Amino acid sequence: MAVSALTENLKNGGVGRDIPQNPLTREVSRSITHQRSSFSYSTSPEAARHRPSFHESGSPFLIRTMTGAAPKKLQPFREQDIKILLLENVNKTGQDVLREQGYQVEALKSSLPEDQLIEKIKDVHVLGIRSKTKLNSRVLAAAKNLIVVGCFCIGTNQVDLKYAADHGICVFNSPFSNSRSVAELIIAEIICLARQLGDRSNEMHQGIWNKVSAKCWEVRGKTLGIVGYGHIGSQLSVLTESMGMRVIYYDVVNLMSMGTAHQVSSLDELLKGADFVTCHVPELPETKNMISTKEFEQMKQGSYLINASRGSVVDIPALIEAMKSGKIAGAALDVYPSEPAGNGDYFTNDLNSWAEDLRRLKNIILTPHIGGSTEEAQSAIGVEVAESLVRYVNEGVTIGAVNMPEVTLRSLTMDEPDHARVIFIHQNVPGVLGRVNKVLSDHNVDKQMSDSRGDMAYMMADISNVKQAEIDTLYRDLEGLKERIITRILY
Ligand SMILES: NC(=O)c1ccc[n+]([C@@H]2O[C@H](COP(=O)([O-])OP(=O)(O)OC[C@H]3O[C@@H](n4cnc5c(N)ncnc54)[C@H](O)[C@@H]3O)[C@@H](O)[C@H]2O)c1
Ligand SMILES: O=C(O)[C@H](O)COP(=O)(O)O
Repeated sequence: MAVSALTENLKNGGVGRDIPQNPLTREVSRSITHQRSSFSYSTSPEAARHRPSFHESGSPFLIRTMTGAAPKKLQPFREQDIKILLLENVNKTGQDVLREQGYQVEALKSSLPEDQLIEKIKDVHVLGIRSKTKLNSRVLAAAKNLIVVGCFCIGTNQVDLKYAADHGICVFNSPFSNSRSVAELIIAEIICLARQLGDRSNEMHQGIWNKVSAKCWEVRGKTLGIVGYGHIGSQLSVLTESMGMRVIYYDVVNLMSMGTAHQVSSLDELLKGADFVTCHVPELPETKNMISTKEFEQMKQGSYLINASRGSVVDIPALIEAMKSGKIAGAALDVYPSEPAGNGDYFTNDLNSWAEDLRRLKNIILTPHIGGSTEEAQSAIGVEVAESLVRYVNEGVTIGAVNMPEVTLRSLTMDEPDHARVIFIHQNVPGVLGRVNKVLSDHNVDKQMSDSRGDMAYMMADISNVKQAEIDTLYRDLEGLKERIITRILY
């Protein structure tokens, strides 16, 4: 958008806050010929779920800067205006991908308490988190400029995905890059529990030689019951079969068995048949306390329980009772109902009334949510999620998004001058596309894709023969549509 047009727009109470008062920007804006780019999104007050206007939010209106030499790839705006906050020690690989784009990247080692988080994300455009940072509606509502969240992990239960989608905030994750790491941890735990390795090791650390074979077992020939046969569960199935275990699994979906594993039709059936039960389901209302007193009663005498999914899945006081009674011979927990923001003191009764009881149990392996914490997994996740963020910010591509329809068009090239990429995130109601296309009808729509998910929809169109001055009108007309959630024009 040209400076003059934007200023005019602002005077009219329009969408932008202010153009960066940067001589370079002004000079560049004047000198742009065919390689133009702008990034804009804003909101109107009509519908409650719309984002507040730029005016209120104080978001910068981002204008692409051309530095003379043609860029390698068409970039849609001034990259250095994009503010990114990364929490929870996102791997350097991910930070590097984002910094290479020229974005402003701030990376913190831990998560933040809610009020500090709200303060900190007021003006960020992109937020990167892992499993600890809770992005509820209160937090998201405070993030006026946020357009995208990257979960540098598998789970997305920490984000209010519906609220985010309804407010035009796209969410990405890494669906499987740490699955192998988790599966390998479970293998280690199965053997450690069967042989009581944790206890023997602790005893030796205390100077005690305690050579026993009673209730120590080989895993060969034993039955593993996998609850949730997704990326991790199915990987585990293959690995454990190769150790001579028999595998049964329970999943709400009918799934192809790996090897000779066998899907059972109910959780009860799995619990009754397994020597080891391991949970790999997402955090959902249906999986809350999925393993509690009744389920422990159904399990075999002297069986084992492993949970590296989410802390809400296993009822810990019920587990303590089942272990005290001897029904459950051992357990491994990697996840807990409440987990701390960073490293330090945690496992005391101050935070969890059952912590001391749990720590006193025999043959229980307690780990601090390290299932996905390997160099390989973190490095791969860093690149994967950061690249999704770059594609979304620069080109509006939602492939891999967990809360929006997947929409993409091939990238614009330098051979396509005077093009604009229009992104229109809107409420999914009848007639809206007709109105959008009426706005676009003065231009040649080279390509267009639209898809919906629930209440919201995402439209992407590349239009050609767009003069810079026309962008303003286009933007304003789209912003004027009452169904609009966010409009972005990348050109
Ligand atoms: N400890 C860690 O560090 C760590 C690392 C990665 C993932 N996780 C957790 O593990 C979970 C599983 O990971 P994944 O990659 O295998 O996920 P996934 O989505 O590939 O698989 C989950 C499976 O659970 C099934 N499922 C859902 N609800 C169910 C129910 N009520 N009963 C039975 N099955 C049900 C699904 O159909 C799916 O097949 C993640 O959601 C995440 O919370 C933890
Ligand atoms: O969801 C996940 O991928 C795991 O729970 C790992 O989370 P983390 O990245 O916070 O360790």
